[in-house]
Amino acid sequence: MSRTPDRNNPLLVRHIAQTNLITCTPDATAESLIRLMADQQIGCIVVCDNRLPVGIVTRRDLISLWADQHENAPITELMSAPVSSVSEWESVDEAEHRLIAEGVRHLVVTKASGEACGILSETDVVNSHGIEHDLFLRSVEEIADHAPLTVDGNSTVLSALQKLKASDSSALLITQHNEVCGIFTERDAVTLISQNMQDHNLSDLCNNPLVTIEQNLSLYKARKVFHQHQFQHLAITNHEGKITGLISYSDILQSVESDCVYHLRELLNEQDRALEQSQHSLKLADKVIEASMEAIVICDKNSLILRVNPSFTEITGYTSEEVLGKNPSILSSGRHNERFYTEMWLNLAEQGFWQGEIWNRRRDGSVYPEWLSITSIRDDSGNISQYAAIFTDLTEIKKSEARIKRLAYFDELTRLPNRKLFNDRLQLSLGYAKEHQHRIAVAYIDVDFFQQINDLYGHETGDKVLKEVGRRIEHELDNGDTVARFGGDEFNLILTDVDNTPHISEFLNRLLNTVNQPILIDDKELKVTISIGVSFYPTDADNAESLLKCADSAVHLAKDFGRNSFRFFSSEQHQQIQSRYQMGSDLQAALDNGEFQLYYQPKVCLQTGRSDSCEALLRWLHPQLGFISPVEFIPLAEDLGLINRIGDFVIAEACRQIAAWRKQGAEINVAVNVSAKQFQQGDIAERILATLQQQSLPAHLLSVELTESCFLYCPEETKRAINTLRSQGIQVAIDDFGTGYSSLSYIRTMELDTLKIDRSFLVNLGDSEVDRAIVTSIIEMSHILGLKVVAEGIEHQSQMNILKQMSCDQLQGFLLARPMPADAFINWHQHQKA
Ligand SMILES: Nc1nc2c(ncn2[C@@H]2O[C@@H]3COP(=O)(O)O[C@H]4[C@@H](O)[C@H](n5cnc6c(=O)[nH]c(N)nc65)O[C@@H]4COP(=O)(O)O[C@H]3[C@H]2O)c(=O)[nH]1
Repeated sequence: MSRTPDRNNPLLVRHIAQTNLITCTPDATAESLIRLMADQQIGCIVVCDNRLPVGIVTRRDLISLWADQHENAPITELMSAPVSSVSEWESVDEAEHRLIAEGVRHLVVTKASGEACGILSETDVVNSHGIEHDLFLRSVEEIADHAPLTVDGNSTVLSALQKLKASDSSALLITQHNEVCGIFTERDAVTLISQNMQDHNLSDLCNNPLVTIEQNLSLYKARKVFHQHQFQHLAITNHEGKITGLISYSDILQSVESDCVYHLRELLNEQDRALEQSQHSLKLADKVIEASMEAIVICDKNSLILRVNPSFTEITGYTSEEVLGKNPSILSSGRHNERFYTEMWLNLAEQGFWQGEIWNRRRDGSVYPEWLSITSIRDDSGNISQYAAIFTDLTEIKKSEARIKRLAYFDELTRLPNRKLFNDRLQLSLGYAKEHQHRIAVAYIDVDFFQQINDLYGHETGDKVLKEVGRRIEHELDNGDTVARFGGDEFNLILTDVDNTPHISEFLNRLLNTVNQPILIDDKELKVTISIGVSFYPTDADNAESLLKCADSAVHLAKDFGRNSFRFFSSEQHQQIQSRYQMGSDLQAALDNGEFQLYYQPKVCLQTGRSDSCEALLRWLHPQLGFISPVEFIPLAEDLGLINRIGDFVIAEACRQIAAWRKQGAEINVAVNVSAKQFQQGDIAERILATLQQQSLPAHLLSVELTESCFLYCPEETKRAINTLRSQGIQVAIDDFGTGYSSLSYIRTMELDTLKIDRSFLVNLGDSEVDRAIVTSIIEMSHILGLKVVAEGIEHQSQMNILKQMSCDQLQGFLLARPMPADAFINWHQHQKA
């Protein structure tokens, strides 16, 4: 009977066991048993005491007895005991385990009462596996005994018995004159013993025909032959018909049996390993669940929570005690509609899996996003037995996503749109304006003197100023308009409602005024102004890039106009700006090309009428444009950051000239102009002194002129530089006095030598009493403070006369001499001497 695994209807021992059981009592004799075996043609007898099996005697046991001639030995000595038994109701699987575990080849089958009712051999079990397939695959040759024992036909039965016992074989080939003539099997032995024929010669008795089978036939075929002839043994022959071995029926079964047993053992070992593995896996899974950073929830088939892990508690705030036995819907945020959940359950039912983003609610009521994966777990019958859900809190990820998005489109400092978003919006606005024939404006806003704010108060304050300026601008905008920050102190606007120009001027004035209001930062009240340049679509340009360029040009106009103002782009002014740009790039090359030269303008002492000092004035002779005034290029050089290189040239050239004149015997004091930007450098005094030293000049031959703006933009550096220069004997003059940041306080706090009254106070000296009063006061005040006074820009004799009366110390102006090249100056100087 072959079997296929069926959990519900397992094959039982009683289905395959041999039930034609022959039993005997423990007091039976060996002789009676050998007769019984011979008569019944059976291989074993079960010894029962009071119907209960106590031992088992096999054909081989009895043959051994007669081989040793101990045939009178009691059965109890001979039998194998105790017997391994198995209930007839036990499954064949279980019996099979027992056969292997106990290492026996037979089990006595018992009834519930314990009474023996059959015998189950390994062969029966093997046969139950359905061995046909295996038999087909093997040939006789594979398992045959290729060196079978032989016994001479002239030997006695007894010696054959002894040979059988000694070799533990079940058959011997009988030979006569070295030719196989028959076979002697265990069954023959039992028959001959029962007939008491041990002393007879084999050749007389064993006339069994020897059935042969070809060695290359399959075992399946061999088994058929066995069944056909009811033999226990067959001789095998090669292709020439020569007998080459012996094969027994039990050999066939055993070959399959051993394979089966081997496979079964493997199976059992595998089961053990799998069990061990699964226990290990379970432990591991347990640890993983506990340690997982993701929240894990396991529910039964009714969706009631069976288990949660610590991460679940961490994310949701619910402890496991609070949720066990509850439905996960306690986490529901209410943000998803009925359909959402219906689809989720449908997916789980159909595909066994659902994954997606879901909003849930924590124990404290806060709602959070999570990434959830649910898997339905099915039992062996395919029914859903559990659900496992894993989720991660997406709150932080969402925050970072939002931040990344914000960074991509917004300025981090002011939170205003950045250049990218501005450009996107400008493209949109332009598209709309083109379609509906509207006008739009782009404005470019620059915070005036922002660098100074940074330098004076630090970057933190600078950042706060930018934030506040951005906030104020944004506050003034209409819906649909945009303010963006591109970086630094630049803001940009898109204004969409600009069909009416007075209206936009009004708006821009309002903007200037709003930004101009004091800004309070850390108890400091700052005043900030902005310059605005505006361009229009479609009049100035029809694309985003050109509109921005035009607005940028216009902001330069606003700055030139004096800042704190707005300017509309005009192509004429744009031209100017273009040429300014051109001049900027030419200025870069001017130094290298030697296009700069110093002119010298004398300063004359009013008392003596003599001059022993002058002012060095820079001249740029442009190769194409000719002479360019310092009034034009000095501010440009300051803007372009070139003033330090130019300033260094002036100082070096002035010192070189002083030294050259000195060599000619003329000791002339030369004053050089130093701009506020040069003072900002911080080491201007040291650089001047170093240059002086290079020419080995005494300090009294050099003077420095600076304007009032230095006190405004870099008072600390200016003060330090003045002190250093004066301590070394270099004189310091304040230039253009009265035009700029006219605070008398710096005159009080700064150590100065000379004050130069600006030309604008002197032009109308003859006509204006006010100017006369101012100049008189300046001179008197200066003298009181110990300062020498120089009046500059003197063109008329009348001016000179008045200034003489006022006791002004020195004069400078066209009346006396124009600025001139070094050669001309020294001529003039020597001439006045003569
Ligand atoms: N109308 C009139 N003007 C007179 C008269 N006498 C002298 N001037 C002019 O007045 C300016 C005096 O120079 P500043 O006040 O220092 O004003 C200077 C100075 O601030 C700046 N500058 C000139 N050279 C340098 C320099 O080497 N470095 C720096 N940083 N600035 C310089 O450029 C300004 C203009 O220089 P310049 O064009 O050379 O103009 C000079 C000079 O030519 C007069 O009687 N009438």
